[in-house]
Amino acid sequence: MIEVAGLEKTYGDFSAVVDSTFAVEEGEVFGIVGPNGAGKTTTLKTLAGLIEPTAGEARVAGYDSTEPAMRHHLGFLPEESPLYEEMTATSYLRFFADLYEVPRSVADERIDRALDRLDLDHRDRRLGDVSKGMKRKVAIARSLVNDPDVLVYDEPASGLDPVTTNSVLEFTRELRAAGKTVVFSAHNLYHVESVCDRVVIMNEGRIVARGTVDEIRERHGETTYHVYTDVEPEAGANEAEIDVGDAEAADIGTAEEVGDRYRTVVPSMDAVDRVRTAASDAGGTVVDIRTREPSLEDVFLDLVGRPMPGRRRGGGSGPDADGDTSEGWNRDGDREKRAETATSEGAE
Ligand SMILES: Nc1ncnc2c1ncn2[C@@H]1O[C@H](COP(=O)(O)OP(=O)(O)OP(=O)(O)O)[C@@H](O)[C@H]1O
Repeated sequence: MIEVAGLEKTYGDFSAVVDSTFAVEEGEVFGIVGPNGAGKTTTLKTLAGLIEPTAGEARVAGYDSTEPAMRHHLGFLPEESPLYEEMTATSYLRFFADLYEVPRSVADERIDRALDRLDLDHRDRRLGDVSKGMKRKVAIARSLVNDPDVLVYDEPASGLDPVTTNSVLEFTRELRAAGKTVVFSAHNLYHVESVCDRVVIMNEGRIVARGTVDEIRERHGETTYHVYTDVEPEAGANEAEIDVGDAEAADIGTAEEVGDRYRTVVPSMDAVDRVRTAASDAGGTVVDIRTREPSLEDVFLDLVGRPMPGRRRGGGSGPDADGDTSEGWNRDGDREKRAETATSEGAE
């Protein structure tokens, strides 16, 4: 349904999107994630025909994204969606339906269905007086007035309260169930994990990971083992057993005091055995081992922490115009705490 091949977008000597290639199947929810300035909006606007690529192409529903006919198959929700404040939700949506030449009876039924499903109250209140969540819902309903096959949503749940966010995410799932193809960008990885069939992670204009969330975690993430001991593992004894050329061994690091226990984080079961030996040498024992699977956020933070070469034309890799860092990521809470919650525990 969507094919993007070798897509490039440059502004002067700055590359906003670099050699991007991906495809989205019909009926799929596809997520584009990445830190601020990664190139998500540029990619989505290109799909929506609002930006012309510098090189490469984007095809949507069989059309080149620059062909006007493509727009009949696409509903676009921009990151910011100012509405006509003097209009009501109903009159505003009718106005857009008229632009798409949707017959009034069809339009009214479609608008009612979308607004019902989105739980939109105050349909006859002027849009200038409704809440941000309601405005976003009206903008989502607007993307559907022409009954498009493809929906391109830029941060659909940005700035919404949890209830409204859930309702928007649930609505996205329903669009998929109705056979629509949805591409959306998001800063919140939990939204992405909960809705998307497949994901690309972008950083500095490039796709740096792709696949299902599980595939990305397997390919790019690393399982770690949190080994709890009742004494501090004896560093000297531990090191004595380690071949210094062994990268895994070098990763053992030092134990951290956690309450009345010590936690050593290691990357393999071999390393767990080394900690066990070191604890035993110190007169203690291993009391708990927890396996921690990498979250999408872990992978994301690893990947976007790396500088990407050649974003600027001419080969330089200077800082992004926005000063991109992973700080743009909405971490949405305490990472370690969540990781512990997600942990599968294995007793000794
Ligand atoms: N018209 C433009 N002229 C110059 N640079 C631009 C233009 N539009 C976007 N950029 C730059 O291209 C880069 C990618 O921008 P884009 O909006 O696609 O990022 P994004 O991933 O959507 O970021 P955010 O999460 O902050 O919305 C940014 O560094 C941005 O400053």
